[in-house]
Amino acid sequence: MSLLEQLNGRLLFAVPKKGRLQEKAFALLKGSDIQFNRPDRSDIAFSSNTPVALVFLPAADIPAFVGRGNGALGITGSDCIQEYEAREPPTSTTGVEHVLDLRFGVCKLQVQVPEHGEIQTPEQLVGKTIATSFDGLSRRYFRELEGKQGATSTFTNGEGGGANGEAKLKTNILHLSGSVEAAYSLGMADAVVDLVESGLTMRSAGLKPIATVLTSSATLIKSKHPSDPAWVSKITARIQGVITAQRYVLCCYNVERTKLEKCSKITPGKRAPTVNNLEEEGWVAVQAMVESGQVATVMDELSLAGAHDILIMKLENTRQ
Ligand SMILES: Nc1ncnc2c1ncn2[C@@H]1O[C@H](COP(=O)(O)OP(=O)(O)OP(=O)(O)O)[C@@H](O)[C@H]1O
Ligand SMILES: O=P(O)(O)OC[C@H]1O[C@H](OP(=O)(O)OP(=O)(O)O)[C@H](O)[C@@H]1O
Repeated sequence: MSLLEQLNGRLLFAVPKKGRLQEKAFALLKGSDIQFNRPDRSDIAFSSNTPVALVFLPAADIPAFVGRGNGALGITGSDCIQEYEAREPPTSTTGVEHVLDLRFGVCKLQVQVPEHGEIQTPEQLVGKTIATSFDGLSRRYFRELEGKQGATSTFTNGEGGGANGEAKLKTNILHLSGSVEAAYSLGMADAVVDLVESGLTMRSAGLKPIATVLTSSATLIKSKHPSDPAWVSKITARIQGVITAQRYVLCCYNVERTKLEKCSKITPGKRAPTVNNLEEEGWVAVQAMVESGQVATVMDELSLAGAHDILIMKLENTRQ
């Protein structure tokens, strides 16, 4: 059977083939029980227990794959989605729908300039050379800046411009597919627009941020007309369940009923705390979901409010 025949009837789900988002995206697939075996170096894997075919693509190519309707679902960074939308504005049939913020791969797209140079504001970069992999977003950013400055339409960057009567860009956007910070060190650009998380790469290239174009995180997207909407909903619910399980823990404790109101305010839960009578007269057992990052504070406050036997339990999975 040809590959095309094998793909027939399968929901295509694009996931990062490498890079920063891959490990956590694969963990979500595992948590959602989408089982697959990826043949060596293959960019397509068939799920053995769902009607899904996984397509392994660079994160930057996933929005276009889903947005043009080739795939039904995708996991990629919201930076990649916005870059795609800047290059190919959505229409009634193309473009992607944001389904879930997956809360990993958080970073910022920032305008970076030499740490000890004269440039202190993005306005000072108009007319200069900017190295980036995000040319759509950088072009839009500098077009808006130039628009605010009332920049004249001197054409310096060799690209076609002036579509829809827009002024041609004065700022020169230099596209590089990676290692963008090195472009400044090598004298190719006056500044860069690139991703920053810890800031280590930026600082080791002698750069500092002067503006943030956007904040990004990994996102589940779907096409406007997915092949199998029922399975899209099912997979979305499964992934949402895994994300919620990662975000919350279950907090259980015993407390005298007279102190329940105070404790319930500390642990209101997602909907409401579960309260059961204990065999001991006047005491109740309480269960509530608590954000993982709040656990220490919540336990301190519960102890002060008179709760006893406080337990924190990890969640394996959840469903709304
Ligand atoms: N330092 C970072 N911290 C957190 N998330 C990041 C970081 N760098 C990139 N990302 C996220 O991961 C996505 C993919 O970036 P990554 O550098 O892993 O790309 P890649 O697909 O391996 O391509 P490349 O070959 O250009 O590096 C980015 O679009 C962004 O959403
Ligand atoms: O602020 P930091 O924690 O240092 O992370 C930022 C770096 O991470 C990304 O690159 P990556 O290392 O994925 O490689 P790339 O430059 O080849 O894309 C990004 O392009 C920055 O260079």
